[in-house]
Amino acid sequence: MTERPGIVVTGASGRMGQMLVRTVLGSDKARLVGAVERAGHPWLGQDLGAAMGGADLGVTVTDDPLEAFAKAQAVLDFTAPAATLEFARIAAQARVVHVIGTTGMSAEEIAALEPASRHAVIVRAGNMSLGVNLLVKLTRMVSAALDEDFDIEVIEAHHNQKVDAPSGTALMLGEAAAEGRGVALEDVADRGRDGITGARKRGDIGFTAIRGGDIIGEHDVVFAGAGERLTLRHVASDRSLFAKGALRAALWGQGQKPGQYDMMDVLGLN
Ligand SMILES: NC(=O)c1ccc[n+]([C@@H]2O[C@H](COP(=O)([O-])OP(=O)(O)OC[C@H]3O[C@@H](n4cnc5c(N)ncnc54)[C@H](O)[C@@H]3O)[C@@H](O)[C@H]2O)c1
Ligand SMILES: O=C(O)C1=N[C@H](C(=O)O)CCC1
Repeated sequence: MTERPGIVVTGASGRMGQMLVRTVLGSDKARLVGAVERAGHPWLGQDLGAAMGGADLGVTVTDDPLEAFAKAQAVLDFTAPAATLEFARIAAQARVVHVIGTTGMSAEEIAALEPASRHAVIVRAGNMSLGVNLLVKLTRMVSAALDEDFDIEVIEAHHNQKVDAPSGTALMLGEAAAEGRGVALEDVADRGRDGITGARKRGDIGFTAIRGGDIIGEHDVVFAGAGERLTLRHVASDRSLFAKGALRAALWGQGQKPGQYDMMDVLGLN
C-alpha cells in the first residue's frame, strides 16, 4: 500500500486553519505532517495539538514553510494574499500540490502565481464547497438564458472578521454571470453604491456585502426583471465543507501535471 499523502496546513491557528487540521486528522486518506504560522505568532514552537487545546500531535508549529513543505505532498493554504504568494514560490520549489483558499487576491497577485504553476499543481478557488461550485454553473446557465431586462445582483453575507469584499465566492458568481452574458466582469461590475448614484445602469452586475456576527457564508444571485424575480441561493452552515473540499483537492492533485486548476476540475463539473 502506498503511504497516505502528507499535508501541511498554513495559517494553522486561523478559523479555517484549525478546521483544516481537524479535517486532515479525521481522514484515513491523508496525514498531517506540518503546521505553519506567521513569524511572531504565539503558537510557534508549540505542539499543534496542545496549542489547539487538546493532546499532543507530534507536529510543531513553525514559521519556516520550506522546512515544512519539504516533508509534504500537499499544502492547504487559507491565509492572506501576500503569504499565499510566498507559499506558492516555496511549494513550487518543493514540488508539492498547493491548494489555495485565500481570497482577496488582486489580478496582479493572481497573475504572479503563474511561474509557480509551471513546476507544481495549484488548485485555487474562492469557495471549495460542492454547493457553491454547482451554484456557479447554475448562475452561468440562468444568466445565458435571460437578457439584460433582468438586473443581476450578487449579495453576500459573512462574519464580522472577514477582511475582503466582495467575497471570493461573490466574485466567482459575478464572473459566471458575466460569462453567461458574454461580457467581461470588469466592464460591468458595480461594487459599491453610496450617495446619489443615479439609476442602475442596464447590464451592470451589482455586488452587496453584509458583515456581521458569526455568519459563515451566504450568497444570493438575484435576477430581477419586470414583475418577476429569480434568486439562486447558497448558505454555508459549517466551515468543514470548505475544509473537506480543500482536502479533496489536495488528494486529486496528486499525480496531476503542473498547472493551475480550480474546484470545477476537482469536482468534474467542467
Ligand atoms: N476558498 C474557500 O472555500 C474559503 C473558505 C473560507 C475562508 N476562505 C478564505 O481563507 C482565508 C482565511 O480565512 P480565515 O477566516 O481562516 O482567516 P483567519 O484570520 O482566521 O486565519 C488566517 C490565518 O493565516 C495566518 N497567516 C497570515 N499570514 C501568514 C503568514 N505569512 N504565514 C503563515 N500564516 C499566516 C494568520 O496568522 C491566521 O492564523 C481568507 O482569505 C478567507 O476568505 C476561503
Ligand atoms: O470566512 C470567509 O472568509 C469565507 N471566505 C470565502 C469567500 O471569500 O468567499 C468563502 C466563504 C467563507
